[in-house]
Amino acid sequence: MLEQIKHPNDIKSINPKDYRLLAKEIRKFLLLNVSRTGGHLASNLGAVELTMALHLTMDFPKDQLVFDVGHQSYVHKILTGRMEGFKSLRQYGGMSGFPKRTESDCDAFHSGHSSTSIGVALGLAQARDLKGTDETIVAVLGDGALSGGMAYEALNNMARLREKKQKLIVVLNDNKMSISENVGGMSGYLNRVRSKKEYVDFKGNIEKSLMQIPLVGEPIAKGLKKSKDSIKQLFVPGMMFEDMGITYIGPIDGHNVPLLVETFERAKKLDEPIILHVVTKKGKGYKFAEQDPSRFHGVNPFNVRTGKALKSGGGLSYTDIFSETVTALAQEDPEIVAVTAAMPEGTGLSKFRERFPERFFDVGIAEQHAVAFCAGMAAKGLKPVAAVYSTFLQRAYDQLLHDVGIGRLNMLIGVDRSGLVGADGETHQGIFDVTYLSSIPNFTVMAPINGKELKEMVTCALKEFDGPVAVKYSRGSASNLFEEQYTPLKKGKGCILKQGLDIALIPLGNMMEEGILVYEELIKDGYTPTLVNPRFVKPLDEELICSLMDRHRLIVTMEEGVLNGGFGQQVTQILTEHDYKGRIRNIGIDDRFVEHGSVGELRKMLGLDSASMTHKIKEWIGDKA
Ligand SMILES: Cc1ncc(C[n+]2csc(CCOP(=O)(O)OP(=O)(O)O)c2C)c(N)n1
Ligand SMILES: CC(=O)[C@@H](O)[C@H](O)COP(=O)(O)O
Ligand SMILES: [Mg+2]
Repeated sequence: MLEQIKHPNDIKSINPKDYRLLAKEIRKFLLLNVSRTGGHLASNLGAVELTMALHLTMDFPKDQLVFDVGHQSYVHKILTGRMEGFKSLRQYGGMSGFPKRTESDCDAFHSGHSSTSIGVALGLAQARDLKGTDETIVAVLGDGALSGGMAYEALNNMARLREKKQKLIVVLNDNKMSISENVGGMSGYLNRVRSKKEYVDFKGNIEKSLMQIPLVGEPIAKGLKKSKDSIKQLFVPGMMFEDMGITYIGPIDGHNVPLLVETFERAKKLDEPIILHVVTKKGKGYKFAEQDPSRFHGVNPFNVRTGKALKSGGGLSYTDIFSETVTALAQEDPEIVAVTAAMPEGTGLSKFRERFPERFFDVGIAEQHAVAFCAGMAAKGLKPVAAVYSTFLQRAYDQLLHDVGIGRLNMLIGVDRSGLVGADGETHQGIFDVTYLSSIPNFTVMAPINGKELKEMVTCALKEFDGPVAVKYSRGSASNLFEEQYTPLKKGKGCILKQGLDIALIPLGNMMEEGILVYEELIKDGYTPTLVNPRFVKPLDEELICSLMDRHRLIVTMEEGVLNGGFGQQVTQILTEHDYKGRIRNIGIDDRFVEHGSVGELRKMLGLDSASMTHKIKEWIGDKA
């Protein structure tokens, strides 16, 4: 069956009686491939029939399908002729794990960050209507993505389409899960809609009546609009959307292809904004994923038969150290509270939740709110700790500045996944955080080179708060480099790890892993470089930086972040202002986004690996040692 699908729209040649078989084959394909390469599994297993039905009722590439986050777009990729790409899924030079316009004309928009799909789809629809074309535009967002503020901004704006009879379909794929259990009032509302006994009976009728009315729900929708009485409010779901001016249809079974097709076909005929609520099971069709959809949300290569990862994780990760340190400190300090934006497992704060559930808050996929929420708690004397991935913290730049920075409020931000994350690609690399954090007055920004330093930085922040603190740390195992020669932390002070001459190397944070290799290479070649651990991005250790000027002809900074507004440029500014006569070179990421691949491959591609940096440094220093 699946072998018949080589091009977009080929699914339309499949006999409807074979849809179940096709769904089964797609699940088998997903398991076979994602168990080999790693990637996002549970969400894709849950979206098989939904995506099939969308493909049976849309015409690619003319019609446009916008995925929210996009981690659940694998089935769309399979049905648009990209099966081959799964051999290199998320690998350097291979297929992305997210939709990308540059990868296929069937990918209407790129994505990776949550809650953007309705806004983008609304833009596409508006452009369509201004240009006078007639393609169908559909956004698919999960119930988790519906906890993100951008979704409401877009829904609020989408409501105006009705007056001009403009079409837009939003499919709400409700599987009760974000990465973890979904949270918040909207999630509770959807649960009530799905499970209300009276409604469940009523639902049967409403689906039957929907099937009989020539145009889906139109008379019902019109009828419902007029009647706002409480009984309708009680029984008919989606009144929240209806009251906003958006026609709500559902909830319907998201695994019933014929019903989905029937509903999509009818929804396409409505000249108005529609939200179609489908109910699916995350991980459907693979028992380990059905039992633990959170663990199978994002997976490393695993054994399909046992569900076990092929490789056990390395030692303690920076994430582990951060969350364990915060949790231990919270034992002694009742003012410490922890906040996550729908990433309790990814940030490790699930450990804090187990110990202090009353001081733990998962606010949903709502980073802006997470920071403002922390600001409020800090203003009342609590010590909020928010752990947010670097890339997702970009969402909360103004809250960091406006709500936290101006008030110089005491909060600690664990900037997790700082630097290159690798396989998730452009939308997830944490390479902008030095730039955006350094620009905010009153902030202290630190970058540990090893697990012990991270622990000390977190402890200092929480014990000696003097305004907001951000500590950035990378994805994966914590380094133990130079832990044996740890010197106590002093605010704004870096330290010299190896005293030398001529060449000063200043690797920031996790770049010490490469920096030490460069140091060793240069020693082998007869140089005696100095190796500096800056520890602080803000405030920079101006005294230490200036102390390098006399005995070093070349000063090289290294950072796994963009150069624009980065660490290197800030060091350069200090040296320039003090009339340093030697050469300054900043190694980092030029003005670009970084695609998917392993961190090692990406560092090589970017010239951040030790061999490339050593080669450059030898050129820059010119003559032999
Ligand atoms: C702004 C932002 N914050 C956090 C994430 C991490 N993230 C990826 S998928 C996901 C859960 C999405 O849940 P849902 O939309 O319900 O999709 P499902 O996986 O259930 O299909 C989260 C929190 C993200 N991609 N973007
Ligand atoms: C799709 C998404 O945004 C998350 O699933 C992200 O991929 C998690 O990243 P980690 O694997 O680093 O936790
Ligand atoms: Mg979900």
